[in-house]
Amino acid sequence: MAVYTDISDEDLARLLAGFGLSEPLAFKGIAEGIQNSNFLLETAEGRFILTVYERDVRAEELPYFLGLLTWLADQGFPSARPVAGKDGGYLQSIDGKPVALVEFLPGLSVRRPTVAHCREAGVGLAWLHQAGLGYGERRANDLGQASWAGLFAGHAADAEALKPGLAATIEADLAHLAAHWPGDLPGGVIHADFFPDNVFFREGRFAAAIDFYFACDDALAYDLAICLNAWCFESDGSFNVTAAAAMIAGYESRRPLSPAERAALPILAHGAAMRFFLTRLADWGATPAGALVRPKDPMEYERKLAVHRAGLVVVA
Ligand SMILES: Nc1ncnc2c1ncn2[C@@H]1O[C@H](COP(=O)(O)OP(=O)(O)O)[C@@H](O)[C@H]1O
Ligand SMILES: N[C@@H](CCOP(=O)(O)O)C(=O)O
Repeated sequence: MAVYTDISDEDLARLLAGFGLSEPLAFKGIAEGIQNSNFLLETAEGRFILTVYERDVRAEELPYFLGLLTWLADQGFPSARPVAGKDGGYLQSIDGKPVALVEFLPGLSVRRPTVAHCREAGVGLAWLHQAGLGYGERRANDLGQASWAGLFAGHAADAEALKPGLAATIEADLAHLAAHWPGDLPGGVIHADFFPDNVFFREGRFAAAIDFYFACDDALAYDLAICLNAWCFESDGSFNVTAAAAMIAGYESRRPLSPAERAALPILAHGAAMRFFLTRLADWGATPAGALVRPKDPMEYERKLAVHRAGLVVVA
């Protein structure tokens, strides 16, 4: 569950006044998510998601994310438009933590994506990449390839604890990725966490994307590679080539890949698996037993890394 902050009636009234909204008709915590506290709010003006930023999101970066959500909504992309407060800004605060309000988006995420969902997710991702063109703000990818060796440095022992010998395997992966990482692919705003839990569907069609708090500038094809890992592996650990082909076809229905982007997908997907393995490994070691939120399993991504090492991710 992800409700770390209690909001009293008085605090809620103060926040809503700051956002220029009338009294709450409904207000309840949302159990999903791991990073921030999210609440569903209904007032006479409509339905909203109220987010209290708890961790991992740096307050000075919030204007980038909220500006991006506004920009994307202005381009017609289905992301949640932030509500401006009476002071013209997007942020209020509670207990010293920043608070934002965004529009509620209808739709449902899927736990077990089908090939058809993969195609639709590809369509949505390419739409996002096109809509992001022209956004004036920049944010470097602080979890990009250049950061991985440093990220791993403090966690070699955690890797060994998961599986003896794993630290050396990861070191070899890191060297391979550094030697082969493509440096000159078309770039732009990427979502960087376009996982099934962050994508909504309605009647089987892509409907919206949420959770833009890893968004940054990087190679657009790297974002697609993140999705190939997140959407196209089966629960038995095998890579579903049909789902991947559908995802790429959906993507290309809006934004064709260049030959260089297509050729780079296997190494980009290997790197994308490394990125999520590393952050999961760091969280795994840092989460005390019995914590409110269960950390995500790094071994799921080690199994994906193994598939990439063996060269089994083929994209025709
Ligand atoms: N704009 C939105 N419209 C509808 N539901 C939302 C919206 N934003 C978040 N949610 C709901 O809140 C949950 C957690 O949001 P998310 O941004 O993924 O949190 P976290 O960053 O903590 O992982 C989502 O799974 C979804 O159910
Ligand atoms: N998608 C990441 C974790 C980030 O979680 P989210 O709830 O903020 O989407 C992973 O799977 O490691």
